[in-house]
Amino acid sequence: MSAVLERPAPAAASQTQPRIEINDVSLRYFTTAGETQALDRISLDVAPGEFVSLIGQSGCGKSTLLSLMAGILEPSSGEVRVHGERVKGPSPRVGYMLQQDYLFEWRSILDNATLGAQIQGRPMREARERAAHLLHKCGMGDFLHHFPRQLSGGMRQRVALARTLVTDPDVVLLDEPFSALDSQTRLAIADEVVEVLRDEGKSVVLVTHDIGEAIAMTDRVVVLSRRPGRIKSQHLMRFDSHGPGRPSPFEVRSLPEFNTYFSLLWDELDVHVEG
Ligand SMILES: Nc1ncnc2c1ncn2[C@@H]1O[C@H](COP(=O)(O)OP(=O)(O)OP(=O)(O)O)[C@@H](O)[C@H]1O
Repeated sequence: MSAVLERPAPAAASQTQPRIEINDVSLRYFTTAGETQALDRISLDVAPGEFVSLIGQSGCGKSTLLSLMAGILEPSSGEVRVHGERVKGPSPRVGYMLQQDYLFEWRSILDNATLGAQIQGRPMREARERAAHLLHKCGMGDFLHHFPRQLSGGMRQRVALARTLVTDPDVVLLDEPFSALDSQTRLAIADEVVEVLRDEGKSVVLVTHDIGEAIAMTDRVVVLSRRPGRIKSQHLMRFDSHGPGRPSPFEVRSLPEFNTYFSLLWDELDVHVEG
């Protein structure tokens, strides 16, 4: 069943250099109101092609950790490496997909999907070809010349995924990417997104408040403690009852292991409802 891991089993097992290495990272925010220690001595590796999720109570530092991987924040101590190189700022090797899709309403779907490539000064003809290919893969092939206002929330997130992938990052960071969607759309899109990301060979770090989403979508679930965020435990998701091959997120939800992992992670989160 669940394997509680000592660091860093998956990367060591794969015998390849991790895509992401987080070594003894702490982060403190300084504001006029004072100092907040958001993260305390986090060490975590993500292997090539591995999908990892971060869960923990609100304010435990999940988004802060993603921002460090994205190079938007610098650690107060410790270091973050992507492909062995120390992260010193945003890099084309790392793609970031957020809860809000931030599509530009005045650009067509195809032009939205090529935005990152345009900002990076890449050849636009190739970028448009890759964007069209990705939009087809994401089920948006019939909407290349539509505009964002003509799309549903789920369709907009598919476009956001294509835009994230157009520059071919090695690592994709997902910060609660489906939390604005209704529950049925969430289930459907999780399957599609995982399929596209696995097919593209990406390493993925997902931040979510949804335990079920973490179990269904990722290979390893990392539980952070309350602030300051520390790694409380890590759990490999294994679905032996499914037979060979990784079940899709939708299939995972009907397997017996799903409920076992859910109970385990719920206990780990130690959620208390005030009052
Ligand atoms: N720019 C900032 N300046 C000061 N403190 C901040 C800043 N950003 C986050 N924090 C604080 O750092 C801590 C971690 O925040 P973070 O957003 O990373 O947590 P989180 O786990 O992603 O929360 P949530 O689940 O609610 O999104 C919180 O206490 C938050 O108030």
